[in-house]
Amino acid sequence: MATERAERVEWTVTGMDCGSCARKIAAAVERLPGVAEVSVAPMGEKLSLTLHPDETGRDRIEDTVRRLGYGIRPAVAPSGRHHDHDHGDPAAQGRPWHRSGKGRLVILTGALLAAAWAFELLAPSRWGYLGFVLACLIGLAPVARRALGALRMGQPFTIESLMTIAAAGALFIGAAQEAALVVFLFAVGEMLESVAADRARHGIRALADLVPRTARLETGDGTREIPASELRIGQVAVVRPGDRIPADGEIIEGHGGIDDSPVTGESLPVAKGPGDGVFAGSINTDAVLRIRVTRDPADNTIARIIRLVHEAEEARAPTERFIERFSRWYMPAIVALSALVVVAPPLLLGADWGVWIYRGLALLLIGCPCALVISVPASIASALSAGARRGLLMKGGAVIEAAASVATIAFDKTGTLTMGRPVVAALVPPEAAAELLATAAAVETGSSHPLARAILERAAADRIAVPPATGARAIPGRGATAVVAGAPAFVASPATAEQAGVLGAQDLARAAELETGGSTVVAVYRPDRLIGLIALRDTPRADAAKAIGQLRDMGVGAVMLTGDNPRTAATVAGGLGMDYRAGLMPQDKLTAIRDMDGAAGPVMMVGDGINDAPALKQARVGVAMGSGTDVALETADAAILRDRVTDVPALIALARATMGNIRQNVAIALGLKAVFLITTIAGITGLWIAILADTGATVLVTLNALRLLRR
Ligand SMILES: Nc1ncnc2c1ncn2[C@@H]1O[C@H](COP(=O)(O)OP(=O)(O)OP(=O)(O)O)[C@@H](O)[C@H]1O
Ligand SMILES: [Zn+2]
Repeated sequence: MATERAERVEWTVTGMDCGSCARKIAAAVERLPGVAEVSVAPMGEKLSLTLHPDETGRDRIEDTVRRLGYGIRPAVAPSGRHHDHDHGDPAAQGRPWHRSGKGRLVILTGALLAAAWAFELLAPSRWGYLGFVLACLIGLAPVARRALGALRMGQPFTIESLMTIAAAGALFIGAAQEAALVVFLFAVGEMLESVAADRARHGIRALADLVPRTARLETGDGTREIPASELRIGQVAVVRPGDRIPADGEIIEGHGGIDDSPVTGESLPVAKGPGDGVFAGSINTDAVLRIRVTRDPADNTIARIIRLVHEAEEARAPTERFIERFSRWYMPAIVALSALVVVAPPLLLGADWGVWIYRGLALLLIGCPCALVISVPASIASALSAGARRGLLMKGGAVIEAAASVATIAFDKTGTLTMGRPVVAALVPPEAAAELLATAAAVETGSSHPLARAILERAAADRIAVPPATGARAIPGRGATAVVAGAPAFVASPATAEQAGVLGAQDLARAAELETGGSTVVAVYRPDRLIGLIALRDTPRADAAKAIGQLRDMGVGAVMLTGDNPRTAATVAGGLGMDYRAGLMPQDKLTAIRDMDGAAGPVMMVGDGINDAPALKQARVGVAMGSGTDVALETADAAILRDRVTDVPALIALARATMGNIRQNVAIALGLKAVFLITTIAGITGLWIAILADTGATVLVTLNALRLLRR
């Protein structure tokens, strides 16, 4: 009977190198009563789970993880604030390999092995033999302990158990020299694996280190230096030229170039002034700024990015799940095959027992699936880090896998392909300009639609007195309406005005002409008469045409989805060299995405994430781009943090490179296993080659994955 409420608990777990470590831990704690929703992030060094405190205590969880051979301590605050995995274990960070536990084991077993060999060569005696036995036992002890821990938790088939049986068996049949070599090579492999895991981890940690440790807080009488983590919303910090900004905030005084590259990947400084938002970690290049803190330090953009990358790691890719299932039967199968190899030839053919026991043991080592198990997560962790450093965020392997295979990319028009800052280009007829702007601005007051903003800006610039409006509301996909000066007034698309019966043939022709020129036209009218037309123009993003060209070269189709009319859409899309679907109501966009998915294959939708959240959801991969990503970071599948359309092909290229990398890794892992499976049974290669193949494959796979970081 669970009386107490279940709670979410988080720990920092050290010593995990790969997905197989993570899985071992997850499987062990999942078996405990009252434990649910376990997730383990090997790169984030995090274990989190939901716990019924009256069924299993926290210490029991910690005990279980320690028995498997990993370090564990509670994450500082389980509420999600001040995640200390963002910084990791300060003692472990930057520690050279030879001072880590795994490094020391390598040195110790290596030294014993070398000494034993020296004895063997100089004065063959019992002492050399004992040296090999000693090296083997010392190197094997921690492995055997972990194997036992896992066995007690119901996991007989682990890398450690195969290793322990093989090495102990080799000692038993008198092959001490080889047993010691096997143990030594295994230790080397483990150490290299952990070095590589640290490297991948470092990619993300480096981001956290970009936020300065201290901030200059403005007080009544000057400034005081305080830890940046103690800044609170509403406080004002002073940032000197050349310093990094200590918190997400808003400039209240000062103008200067801000280098946002740590957060968005945009390397050109952006000119910002009072009212503009800034990110923690960005560099203030040339002026003194006063900044009001708008977000808690634990919750700033860079912290959210880091958290997102760590969570992304926990989301499994389909390929990874396949490999997992595969290795679940692979290990038992190899054990069964080894047993067969040991007993069948001697019993059936009267072959020599010693020879076949030896071959069976070597085969056990072929059963270590280490390289295979890490082949996918290693690539994905590298890709997530590499992307995050350039402002390309993807929520996990499944997203990467889907992004690599998209056939079509649907783009939202305003704010994605264009700057999203339309301006009024023409008022028709010109003599009605004042009434047009006054009525339209009255209707649009309070609206945040880009067209509304443009109309309001123009009205303000022309010093138009805007009459009050009541009952203002949007007509989605069509326009807006309100009661102005006692009667209803409308600002809507020409098609809507035509349906209302206020648009004559001549006005319609004029609207069409403006639209063909690339403007968006809205009609301003009363229920009984047209006041006039407003033409608005938005500029395509400078790199949009280049991005569409790159996508074409990659064999990916690009389609603009817009609520705008077909003529404007044709002109804008034609200029960018892409297809379009126009006149779409918000729900039509969902249907369009479904259609394209059915016809050509998976669709990726790119939008600002604010107005098009349902479309982002509908697409196989929803990507939020640009300034709107602040909201969309949590809802979309991926985010592009800077306003660059070319980051869309860059994202696809990264996803494809990652899948290629994964395929190479699986081929390396499986290929080497297949080759040595045969040579082992044939007796061409023995114990130490078998383990060298495993260690070598693991190292190759990890190094190959790290190549993604250098992209
Ligand atoms: N607030 C508004 N003021 C004026 N016209 C509007 C307004 N809202 C919608 N419209 C009209 O409806 C059309 C479609 O608008 P909607 O906002 O649905 O387009 P969208 O698909 O979001 O835009 P885009 O494809 O350009 O990103 C606009 O082109 C415009 O004619
Ligand atoms: Zn591992």
